[in-house]
Amino acid sequence: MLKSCVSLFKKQILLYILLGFALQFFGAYGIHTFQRLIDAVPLSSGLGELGGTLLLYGGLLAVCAVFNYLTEYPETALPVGIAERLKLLALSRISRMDYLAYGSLGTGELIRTIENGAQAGAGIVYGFYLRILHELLPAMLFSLLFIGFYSPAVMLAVLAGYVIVFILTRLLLRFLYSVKESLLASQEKSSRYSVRGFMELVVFRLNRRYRHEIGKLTSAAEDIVRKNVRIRMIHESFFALFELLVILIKIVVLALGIRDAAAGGTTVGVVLALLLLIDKVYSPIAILSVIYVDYKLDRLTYERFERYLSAPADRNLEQGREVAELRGGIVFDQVRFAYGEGEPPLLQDVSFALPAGSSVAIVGLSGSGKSTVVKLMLGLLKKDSGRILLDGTDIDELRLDSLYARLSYISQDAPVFDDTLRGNLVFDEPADEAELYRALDDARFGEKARSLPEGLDTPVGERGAKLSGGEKQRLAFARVFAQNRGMIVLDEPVSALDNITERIIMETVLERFRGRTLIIVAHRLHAIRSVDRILLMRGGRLVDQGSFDELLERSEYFRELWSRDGEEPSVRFA
Ligand SMILES: Nc1ncnc2c1ncn2[C@@H]1O[C@H](COP(=O)(O)OP(=O)(O)OP(=O)(O)O)[C@@H](O)[C@H]1O
Repeated sequence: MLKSCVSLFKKQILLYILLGFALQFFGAYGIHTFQRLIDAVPLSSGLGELGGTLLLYGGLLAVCAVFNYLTEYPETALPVGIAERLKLLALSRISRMDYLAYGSLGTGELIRTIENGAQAGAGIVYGFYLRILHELLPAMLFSLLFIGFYSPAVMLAVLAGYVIVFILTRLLLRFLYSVKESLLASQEKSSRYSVRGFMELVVFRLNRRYRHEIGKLTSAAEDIVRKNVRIRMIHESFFALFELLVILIKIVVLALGIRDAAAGGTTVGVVLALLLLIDKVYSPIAILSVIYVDYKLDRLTYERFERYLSAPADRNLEQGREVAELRGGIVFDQVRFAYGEGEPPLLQDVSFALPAGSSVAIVGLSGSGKSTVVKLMLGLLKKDSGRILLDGTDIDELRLDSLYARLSYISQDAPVFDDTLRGNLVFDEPADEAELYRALDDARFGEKARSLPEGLDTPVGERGAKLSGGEKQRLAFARVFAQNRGMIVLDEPVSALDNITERIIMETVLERFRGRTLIIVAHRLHAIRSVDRILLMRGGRLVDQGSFDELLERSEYFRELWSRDGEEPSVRFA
């Protein structure tokens, strides 16, 4: 994923590296020119003679300033671009992910993992590899070359210094790394406590848990402060040691330089240039030690992100036979399904054949497998054995994406999403306003929509948080009416509606979609009295099927459901 992301930024990356090499070369060459200028002063007759060198020096400084400015472009575009692109890739993976695998991800954790992972991915590419190629490598290379030009002996001494720094860094990093890892764990713990406290006010307030939660968060916070301080002190001790080493080298170079200059073996300019180049040659090593720690931690975070998104893709979402027309004939033939490998099957030998254009209700107690049947029918879940045919074709051979263009589905949970009313009806598609209001009227939501100051452009909040449970369902119904497709699948769409609204909407649905395939999962039986066929589920098996009257006559279990429903029509049966 990181590689494919990087390949999108080839040009900026190349520009960034070239600018880095140019900057470091001109910088080192600038020091060399400065040395020539200083050493020429005692021998020259005045500014006129040195004018050319001075101009060259000024030019080099100016070029560095311009290149520094140009570097701002890749320096901003790359980290932001890579992180944003990784988030996009994450969404595109999720859009193709197997439904069951997606269900086990957990939203809060997923969002945090994607956000952290995208930042970590950018950190790995930009903060580590590119920083080395743009800054550290050319700085070391050109500084060493120019030092070698002045004094091969000093160059060898600097190289020996590198070895010492490298060994020191590795020792310190090992220690630092373990502290950072435990800091990360403490941060994750603290974030879990605070996020659940922020989000679940009612649960924690009414169970009087806040004081306890704050107590746990306090000790986590103290731990984080302690570990941060420790890391800082260890890190700084490395820099202090490092600074001592550089000071030592500089003093030795200065001492030897003074001795040689006194004997006429070298010049003040050369000694000055060497001191400046030594600073330049060692700072990349110091920086490397810092970014190496970050790199290691970023890798840890990024691997988590990759693991999360490596869940399998839905195998026939985008490949298979195109559904050009959907009449809606459905056959389940000996279908078996289990939610997990090695788990006992939830659905066992479920068989039924629904003619195209029929209205069908699936009923049964909570947990009997109704939604599972619907999700298998939609290709969201994949059967373990048996056959599922849609208009005579095995669902595994269909390109599901083309199937979804021809049906409407209201899911049991969160039937609306974070957008405006209009967005929830037609997403981004252009639509006639009058038609949208007609759909809202059919769903008994038109009056409410008209009363809102922003009308169709009113945001509904996350998962429709600004709407009541029943309003969410009515809005979802309005989407189904607005889409007006050939097959309609409604998974318990009326659970939050009052009896009168439920009856009116269900009558409209049955009337409006007469002749099209209509599948309704229902708890309240009086809502589906007039459907063509009812499938009766019990414990993952289809125990009977027939019209309402037929089932009432021959099925004791159905009569039991009906009597409870009839006794208390306003109470959800399950
Ligand atoms: N993603 C899942 N992973 C594991 N088990 C699941 C999953 N989804 C559902 N189940 C289990 O499968 C069983 C049937 O669930 P299903 O949603 O099909 O029932 P249902 O008849 O629609 O119930 P309800 O009327 O309460 O919506 C339940 O026992 C449920 O715990």
